[in-house]
Amino acid sequence: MKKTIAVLPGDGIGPEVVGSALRVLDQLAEQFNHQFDYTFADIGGCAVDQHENPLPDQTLEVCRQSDAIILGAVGGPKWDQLAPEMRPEKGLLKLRKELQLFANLRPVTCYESLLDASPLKPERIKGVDFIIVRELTGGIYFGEPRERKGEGGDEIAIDTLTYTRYEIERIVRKGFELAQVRRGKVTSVDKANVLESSRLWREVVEQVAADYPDVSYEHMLVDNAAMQLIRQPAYFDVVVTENMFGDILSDEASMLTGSLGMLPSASLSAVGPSLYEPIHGSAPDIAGTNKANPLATISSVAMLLKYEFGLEEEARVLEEAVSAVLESGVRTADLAKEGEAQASTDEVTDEVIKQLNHIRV
Ligand SMILES: NC(=O)c1ccc[n+]([C@@H]2O[C@H](COP(=O)([O-])OP(=O)(O)OC[C@H]3O[C@@H](n4cnc5c(N)ncnc54)[C@H](O)[C@@H]3O)[C@@H](O)[C@H]2O)c1
Ligand SMILES: CC(C)[C@H](C(=O)O)[C@@H](O)C(=O)O
Ligand SMILES: [Mg+2]
Repeated sequence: MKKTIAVLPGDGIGPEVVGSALRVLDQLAEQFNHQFDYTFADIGGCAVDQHENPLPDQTLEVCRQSDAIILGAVGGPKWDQLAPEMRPEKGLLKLRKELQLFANLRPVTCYESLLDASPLKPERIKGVDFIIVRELTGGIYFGEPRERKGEGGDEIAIDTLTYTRYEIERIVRKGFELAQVRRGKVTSVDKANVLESSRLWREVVEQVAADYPDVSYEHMLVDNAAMQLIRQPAYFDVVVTENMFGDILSDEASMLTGSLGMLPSASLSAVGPSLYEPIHGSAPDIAGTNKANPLATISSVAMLLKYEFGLEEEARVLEEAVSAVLESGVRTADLAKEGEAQASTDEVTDEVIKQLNHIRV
């Protein structure tokens, strides 16, 4: 198979973890006789530095012309004081909107070998396997008006949370479709006791659910959901929710697996190529130290192979290799137990490649 991939490493640890993911992808391409051609492009802070624009037109064009997109992370203290339009994060949000990446899938898988890495008791996280389906192009991230006005004690800052029926319906359908091929249970998370947008969300869930009689569903308020994710995480199958709730709950859920550095994601487009990225950020505190956990990005590549290119076997082999590395005890600092050896980003990547080689034999 011959495919083109837009590669947007971004800032901080972004280039480190994307570098790892590409080394792994190259190995897979060689083993399975595929050709993946990469085109690199700038986004985020590095794009501000190079082009005075967090999402240059040429980056958008490269993405549109590619079969899939891999992204690292954007942002960092260097750019935190810039005007809102120039912030690195604005580049990512604009990319999501422009490419209509409306469905962000964030699977939460707890590896047996990492039961001791989570701050939760092993018996609580055993068997945890759910997916957060996060709406990614609407809600308070994009609503208008968004402004600051007035002065002194009267100064006011406004953000707006809007959702159309259409936006809700397409993400909720995605959740029900996924539940059909999983364990058949949807938990829709909202704040319908307070927010008008959540009351519309509930109405749409009720309507959509009627089309999926084989799927059971429930509504859960977001504050309760935040608690239940810790109390009984194995209870969940598909969690479907709006943009900001999904952002917050997925960082929380990552700790069930042991580290934020473990969670991959796929941002599926309504119209063109989809984007694959870890859920974590640019981790300025460890950037440039070869300490970042590359597994979230490597697992995002597995999602790319499966969802974008239909390469189920390759994705399975890669997932197996990741699992084997964790079983072998090679872990970056975020997962290592106290007093245990800490592997570098490069060493973990080498190990994944070694495991892939084993699987070939
Ligand atoms: N998708 C994205 O590009 C994205 C996502 C989240 C945050 N950000 C941006 O990243 C910057 C830093 O934000 P933050 O510190 O709140 O969140 P972060 O996710 O970058 O880091 C939070 C903590 O987790 C650790 N961490 C994150 N990824 C790791 C990995 N792969 N391996 C080991 N440890 C890891 C970091 O070292 C840090 O201690 C901000 O500018 C923020 O806007 C970008
Ligand atoms: C960087 C930021 C805009 C982004 C978000 O809030 O969506 C990040 O936290 C994420 O989870 O991808
Ligand atoms: Mg986030």
